[in-house]
Amino acid sequence: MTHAIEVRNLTVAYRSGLTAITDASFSVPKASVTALVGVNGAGKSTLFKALTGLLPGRGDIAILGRPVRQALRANLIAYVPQSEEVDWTFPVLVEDVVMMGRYGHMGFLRRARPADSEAVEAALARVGLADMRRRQIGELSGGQKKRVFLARALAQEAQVILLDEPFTGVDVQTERAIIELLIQMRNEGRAMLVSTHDLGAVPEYCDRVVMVKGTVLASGPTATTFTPENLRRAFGGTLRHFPLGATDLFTDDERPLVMEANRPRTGGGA
Ligand SMILES: Nc1ncnc2c1ncn2[C@@H]1O[C@H](COP(=O)(O)OP(=O)(O)OP(=O)(O)O)[C@@H](O)[C@H]1O
Repeated sequence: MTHAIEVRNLTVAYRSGLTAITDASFSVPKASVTALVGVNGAGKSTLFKALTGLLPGRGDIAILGRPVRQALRANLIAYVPQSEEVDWTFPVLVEDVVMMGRYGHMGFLRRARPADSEAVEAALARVGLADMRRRQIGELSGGQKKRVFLARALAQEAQVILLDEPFTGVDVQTERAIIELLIQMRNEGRAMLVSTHDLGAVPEYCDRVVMVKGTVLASGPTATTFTPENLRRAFGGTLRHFPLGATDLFTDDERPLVMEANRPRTGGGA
């Protein structure tokens, strides 16, 4: 069976000489939402960079059975960046950012056809930002900006979507909306790999988990992988553990904790 992502014996080093990932192996099936978890500096972003061809590595990476470069050329893979990676002062409209997702579908001159405009419109409607299409990207809230990049991945018709901390700095309602969208996208057959520090929510929407600490410590279905023992190996003493009734909840988030309904929420603003 062809997996959405198949990584075998991957080692990734920076030019500085630091080896951030050593001999990592894991796979992500199609039609799944997989959490990528680990402490700060564990190597999550490094893995994303390797999967999107930004950093070369030793070992094998296949995206839907193809090498990374081919997968990029075929528009199979999309990346939803962390907010800090984006220059928000760059004067560009929301709809222009989403249209970038269509570039791979256009010809050499990048002239948008009606199908491209329709795809942009549909993607913006799907993330609830149709009314904001003419706004400058820098004028949006943190949660709205995340949704713009999700819309870009949707417009691209990507089948494998990497999301780097999509819930950081977003309010509860937006987090719910993003989770709902991820579940819908999974039901359409796409695969999402989501790096997150909101461990409490992982069992709720992730079928699988990949645990990172300089390598992949464990990966597989949430029920058998997201265990206290593996969490201790991945997070050690940094893990906060909340025994609340029947379910144990975990977070490695350092932001203030707020209790809400039966689940802890980390504060931090929208
Ligand atoms: N551009 C770079 N050059 C050299 N080393 C880097 C670079 N980017 C990251 N690193 C190092 O690689 C290691 C893994 O970092 P990475 O950013 O992948 O972690 P992460 O799991 O994404 O962390 P976080 O949860 O803080 O986002 C760290 O030791 C980090 O200092």
